[in-house]
Amino acid sequence: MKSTIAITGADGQLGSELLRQLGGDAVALIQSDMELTDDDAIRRVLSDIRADVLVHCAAYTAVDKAEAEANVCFQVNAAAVATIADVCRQFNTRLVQISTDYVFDSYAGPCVPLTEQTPATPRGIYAQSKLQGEQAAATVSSHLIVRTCGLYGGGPSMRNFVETMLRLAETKSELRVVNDQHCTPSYCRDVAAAILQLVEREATGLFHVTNGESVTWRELASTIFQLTQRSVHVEPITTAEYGAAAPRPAYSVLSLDKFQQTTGSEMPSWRDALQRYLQDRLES
Ligand SMILES: NC(=O)C1=CN([C@@H]2O[C@H](COP(=O)(O)OP(=O)(O)OC[C@H]3O[C@@H](n4cnc5c(N)ncnc54)[C@H](OP(=O)(O)O)[C@@H]3O)[C@@H](O)[C@H]2O)C=CC1
Ligand SMILES: Cc1cn([C@H]2C[C@H](O)[C@@H](COP(=O)(O)OP(=O)(O)O[C@H]3O[C@@H](C)C(=O)[C@@H](O)[C@H]3O)O2)c(=O)[nH]c1=O
Repeated sequence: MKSTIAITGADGQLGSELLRQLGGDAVALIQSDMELTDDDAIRRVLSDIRADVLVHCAAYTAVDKAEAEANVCFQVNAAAVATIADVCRQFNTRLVQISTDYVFDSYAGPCVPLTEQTPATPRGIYAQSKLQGEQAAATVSSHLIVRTCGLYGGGPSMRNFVETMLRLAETKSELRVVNDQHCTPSYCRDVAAAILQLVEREATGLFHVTNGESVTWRELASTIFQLTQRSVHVEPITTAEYGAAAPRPAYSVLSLDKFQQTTGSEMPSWRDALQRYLQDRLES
């Protein structure tokens, strides 16, 4: 019998890309179908579907706003996952929980890619809520938790760093971008394909999945403008100078060793992914 895959956040960046790759062959859930602050709705909707696999992409993702909206952020990213996990245990549903590099928000060790064994050290509200979400998901015996980073290029969403840079470049010839945060922003197309590979292999546990290598946001911005032949000066600044409401990790580069050993696949580098995305968006 064919298995049923359900996807929450199906109109978000990652959810819509997963749906696209599954060829529409999944149950798509959006906020109006299942509001994550409504426990009864979660239980009702998931009990009706009784999916074999639930890929939980929906989340409160406004990192700065979360500092002023801690209650709703914890409700959506942590409490709702506990309810979802409860239903998954009841119906034997495999839970795929999507998480973030921001769980390493105050990591102070050597700058070598962080493995699934590196202790999580969340600082901001979003980061803390996502770690609690991981812990809730891990109560399902057949759970898969995938931490990723800096997503762009899924569905029609313009809410990501790459699109923000391209939008700002329409009106500004100089931008100030932080140069002291090292991570690996990732193309939804590659991350979604990697998640589906893990699901197909029935992998369980915690996995890091991003594009390869690492970059600072300032280097990423400069590369976007170089590849799209825009002449924008990108001034390197510090995180303190930028002064965002939420803290951000100085180093959250994720090790891909476990993913590679499990699947035998190598993730494309961030530069290769960015080049493909910029080409794909021209053609779409
Ligand atoms: N974006 C990124 O850079 C990264 C994201 N992640 C994680 O990956 C996952 C997917 O992220 P991404 O696709 O970028 O997220 P998006 O912000 O693109 O989409 C979030 C989705 O969650 C839904 N949602 C938000 N609040 C609620 C709610 N109260 N009830 C029901 N649905 C809700 C949104 O619905 P609506 O459209 O109606 O608001 C939307 O469909 C998340 O778990 C995120 O934490 C991890 C690392 C990086
Ligand atoms: C727009 C802009 C941002 N920045 C900085 C702010 C921040 O430190 C960094 C990235 O900015 P963003 O706000 O786009 O990124 P942010 O929302 O923090 O992105 C994150 O989303 C969540 C959901 C995740 O889980 C993470 O993996 C992650 O990458 O760039 C500048 O320095 N200059 C600018 O003009």
